[in-house]
Amino acid sequence: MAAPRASERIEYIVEGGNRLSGSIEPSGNKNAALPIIAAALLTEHPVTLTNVPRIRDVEALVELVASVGAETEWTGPNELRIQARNVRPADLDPDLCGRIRASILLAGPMLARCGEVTLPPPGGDVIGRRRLDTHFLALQQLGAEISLDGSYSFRASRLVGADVFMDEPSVTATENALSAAVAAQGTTILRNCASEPHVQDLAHFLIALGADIEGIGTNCMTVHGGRPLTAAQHRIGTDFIEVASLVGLAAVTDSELRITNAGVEHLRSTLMGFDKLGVKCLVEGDDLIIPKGQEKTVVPDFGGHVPKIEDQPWPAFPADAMSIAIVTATQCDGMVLMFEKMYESRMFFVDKLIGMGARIVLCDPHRAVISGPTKLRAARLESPDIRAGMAMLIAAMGAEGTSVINNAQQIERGYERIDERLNALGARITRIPART
Ligand SMILES: CC(=O)N[C@H]1[C@@H](OP(=O)(O)OP(=O)(O)OC[C@H]2O[C@@H](n3ccc(=O)[nH]c3=O)[C@H](O)[C@@H]2O)O[C@H](CO)[C@@H](O)[C@@H]1O
Ligand SMILES: C=C(OP(=O)(O)O)C(=O)O
Repeated sequence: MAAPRASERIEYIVEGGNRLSGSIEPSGNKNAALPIIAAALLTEHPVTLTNVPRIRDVEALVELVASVGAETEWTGPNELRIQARNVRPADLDPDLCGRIRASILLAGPMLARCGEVTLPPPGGDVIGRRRLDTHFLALQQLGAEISLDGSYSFRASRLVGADVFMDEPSVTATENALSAAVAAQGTTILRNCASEPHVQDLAHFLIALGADIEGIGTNCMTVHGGRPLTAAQHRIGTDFIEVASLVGLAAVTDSELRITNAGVEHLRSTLMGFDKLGVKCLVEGDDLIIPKGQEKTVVPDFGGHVPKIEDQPWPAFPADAMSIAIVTATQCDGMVLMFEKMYESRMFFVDKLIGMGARIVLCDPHRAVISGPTKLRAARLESPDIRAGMAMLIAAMGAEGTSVINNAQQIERGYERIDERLNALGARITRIPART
């Protein structure tokens, strides 16, 4: 099975108003697969990764690790083998690096293996300024010299352990620092670090390679670096943002869905957010069931005050689930404030939902008040980023009539074969090459 080509432009035609039903298994977590593929460069031994999502971002990163000398092979639909016998600090394709945020994740592993790397600026979702300062500050403390000249050049004759206080709990900066610390001589303490399930997943992969890491899942990790690294097999964890997207989809289309192997241990804060919207899920083993026919009444704060859903670093409500919560709230009875604290531009897509009939007041770039429920009308939409695109797809499936979503390749950066998988549940999505 081939994943979509990164440059292909795609359009979805969505016939809305259909109730879905059945079971669906979420894919592996994009944001875990990416740092783990980059970290496979740390060892010269073979690494086998299973449950790897076949999405555009993964394809782009696999091309990048191959371009620095790693052998890569898809040995199954979602199984990837990487062996980085020899790694060279080759020139990296600026176009590929510019397509994904995760190209910056090559910094730590490449410094460890080659002592140098020059990275063209990373891309990723355009959802506000995406600073890299935390990466630079952490890697500098581990011994790297960094110069900026259009690209970012990292050099280190030797990586040495240090007591690092991250200037914010940045996810990818924590991942870069963790990979570098595993190769550094001596002990590194990463304080104020991120602890998202994907950061934990990377740490478990590094342990499978032979690393010694304490404090996984907390905001302070200790790494005893410089241990020999071997071969490893690792299964990528469940994509909890895809699970959140499916919960939102079931709520908006009033469908009963069973999400199998949902990774419920990581869903607590996400489900608390949906609970505030009156969307209840049942847990059965590791499956999550979203029943149909729910009242979906927003739960006010004590005293009848307008409740708030806000994102924060893990373990709080995840930033990448915010757009999904917003579209869900348009179908819930009551008023809720959505507070997106991290990104300056992620909320601008709500004008598309307003155009479809939703009652939303965008107070400023970070806060939107939603009053529901409102009937959504079909529309011509354009996906600005992965999650807004998914939110639009959900809105289109809940609306009467036929919607068109342009720029749907953005959605495919993060969701594997989403048209096929949702059509199997009763959705009507036609995927075609972009016509304009
Ligand atoms: C490839 C990958 O893994 N991408 C994820 C990663 O991006 P990435 O690692 O780029 O995101 P960061 O964690 O660095 O930060 C995201 C944004 O939040 C801001 N910030 C961060 C921490 C904080 O306490 N306060 C604060 O305001 C940062 O300044 C930045 O603007 O984590 C983000 C936050 O979960 C997710 O949206 C991205 O999907
Ligand atoms: C913001 C996201 O991804 P990236 O950091 O790769 O742009 C996302 O997954 O929602």
